[in-house]
Amino acid sequence: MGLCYGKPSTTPEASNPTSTAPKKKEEEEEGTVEKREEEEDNKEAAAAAVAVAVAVAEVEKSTTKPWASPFFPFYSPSPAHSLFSKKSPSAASAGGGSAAATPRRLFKLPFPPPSPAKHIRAALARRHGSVKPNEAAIAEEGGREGAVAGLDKSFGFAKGFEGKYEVGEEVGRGHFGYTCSARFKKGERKGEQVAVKVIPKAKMTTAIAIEDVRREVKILRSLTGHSNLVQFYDAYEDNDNVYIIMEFCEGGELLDRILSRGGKYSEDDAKAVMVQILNVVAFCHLQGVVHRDLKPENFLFTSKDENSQLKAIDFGLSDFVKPDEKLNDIVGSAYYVAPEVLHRCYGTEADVWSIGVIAYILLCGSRPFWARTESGIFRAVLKADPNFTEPPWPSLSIEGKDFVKRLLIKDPRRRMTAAQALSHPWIRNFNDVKVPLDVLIFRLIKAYLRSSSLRKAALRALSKTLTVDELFYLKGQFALLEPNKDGCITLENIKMALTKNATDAMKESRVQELLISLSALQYRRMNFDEFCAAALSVHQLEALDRWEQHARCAYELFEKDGNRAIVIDELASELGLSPSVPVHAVLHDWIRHTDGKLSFLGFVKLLHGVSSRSFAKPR
Ligand SMILES: Nc1ncnc2c1ncn2[C@@H]1O[C@H](COP(=O)(O)OP(=O)(O)OP(=O)(O)O)[C@@H](O)[C@H]1O
Ligand SMILES: [Ca+2]
Ligand SMILES: [Ca+2]
Ligand SMILES: [Ca+2]
Repeated sequence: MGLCYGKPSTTPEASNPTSTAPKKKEEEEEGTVEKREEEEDNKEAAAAAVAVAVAVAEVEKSTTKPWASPFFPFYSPSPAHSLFSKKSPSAASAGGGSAAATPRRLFKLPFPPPSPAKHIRAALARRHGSVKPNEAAIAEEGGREGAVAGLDKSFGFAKGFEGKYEVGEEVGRGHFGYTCSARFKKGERKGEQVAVKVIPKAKMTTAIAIEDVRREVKILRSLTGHSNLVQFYDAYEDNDNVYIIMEFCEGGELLDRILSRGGKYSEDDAKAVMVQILNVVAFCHLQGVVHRDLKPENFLFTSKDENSQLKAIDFGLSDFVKPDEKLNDIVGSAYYVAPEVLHRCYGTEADVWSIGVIAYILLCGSRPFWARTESGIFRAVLKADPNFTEPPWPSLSIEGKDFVKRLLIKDPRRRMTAAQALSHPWIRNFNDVKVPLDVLIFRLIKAYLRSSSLRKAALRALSKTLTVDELFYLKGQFALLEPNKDGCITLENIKMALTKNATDAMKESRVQELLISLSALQYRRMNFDEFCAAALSVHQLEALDRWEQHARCAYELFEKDGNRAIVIDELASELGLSPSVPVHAVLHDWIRHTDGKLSFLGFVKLLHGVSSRSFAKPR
């Protein structure tokens, strides 16, 4: 448990859920994965990027062997998308009615494996003490329709929708419902146009589907005030439907604009789109919300105008996620789904991958990962490197290519965050890009504060090798924390910065939690130099071509200024080696025989610290 990232990304097969899938047919597709098929580039195909529904629930590996887990075909269309939720018990109790309280997730399997329900219930009982009867029934029956009778479809939303709004024509349709234009019938806003997403209750056939609607509204309601996010107004319900009232976006879907342009954008036009997408996604991530369904259909323009503002919509698959938490249900749309989602261990980075897919499509008009079947697409996502050699790529800027490549890095720890992407040289000087606060820095500072003095010295040395480009981002983040006159930040500055940026989504719990995790800062201050050491990501630097140079250079600095004879126990605890491991044998390579100090290899290991071994918290 908890070693989601323990497997090197070079051997995805090891944990690849598709690896046991029937392969015969796909073998022939191997070659076609690389080929772009323009004929497929139409809306139909895009719509076929159906919600991922892989009905495999994993129980704690230590207690139950995961049963054979072939990738079942996607439901198409279907609201069923998620799995048995593996949130931690503490999250469940702290979160109250939030996503943490999502019912146990397991659904209809097209080919049910030998009933896993027993194991799941046993695991749940162990984790939560007991399982509510109707939830257990869902698990046991695999979502049999009979369970519908017991579902509570009241949401506590306002009544009287029809008295308040005059419904106009349908403007869009999805798997779960349809969207209409509407107008206020009376009152101050009489005549004003809004959009109404109508979700029929008849379509909510599982507890999960109901919970998803609840969460969609909850997230929309709490995430207010960003200019690239559709403005939520209200939610209503009656016996038949749920109605989500929001700002009306007249300009249509981003997908339609891409298609009407024949798929290709100039770099500047692509930047204009990317800045808006990254801005709203960075905002969501700071608030602790992961969208999980980013694709060109889910961005709307406010007007038909060429330069119209873009708005993110459809939080139907979104969820709350804390900085160190990992989600495990496989949701999203095939073309846009991140590799770590397929590995069922992911966080906000998964959204950034989807943005990388959108960026790739904008710049070259083709999909980076393509195959005829869903499992073929997954194989490509997990293994194939997108093509950057065919036209138009050779004629695009080096920065543009680097930008897309760094969004499509398979290892989520190495991938840029949304805020970092806004600091990337390709985009950072475009118009008036403002880089928002990045939730990643808090995660990194937390790990830094918990490190030994030896590791801190190693990070300090590494931070001295950062280039102007890398410092650009850190300077921006430091400035956002509004250092005091002495050039230092304290816990108070962080608190202020978070409070300033917080919506209800974050207010619910996260600010407090973040601050508690940084409490080691309480009696001290941090200047910019130390901030750089604390907030740099070793994993991300490792993804750079010049990493070796960075590391060598840092080691030399460390030699002069921090290397000392190693106390084995200190190192062992820093690296999270269990007492049963014969420490001396393991550390042999990391220590120089001549003087007992850290070797280069040991230095690099130390830079990673425990974080590389237990990045995700065991739950
Ligand atoms: N605020 C809005 N203004 C105008 N049109 C909208 C608005 N919200 C949604 N639409 C239209 O309705 C379509 C469906 O909305 P949405 O994606 O929220 O529904 P869904 O049922 O969750 O769809 P999906 O099948 O993608 O999950 C959108 O693609 C868009 O065309
Ligand atoms: Ca749609
Ligand atoms: Ca949608
Ligand atoms: Ca949706």
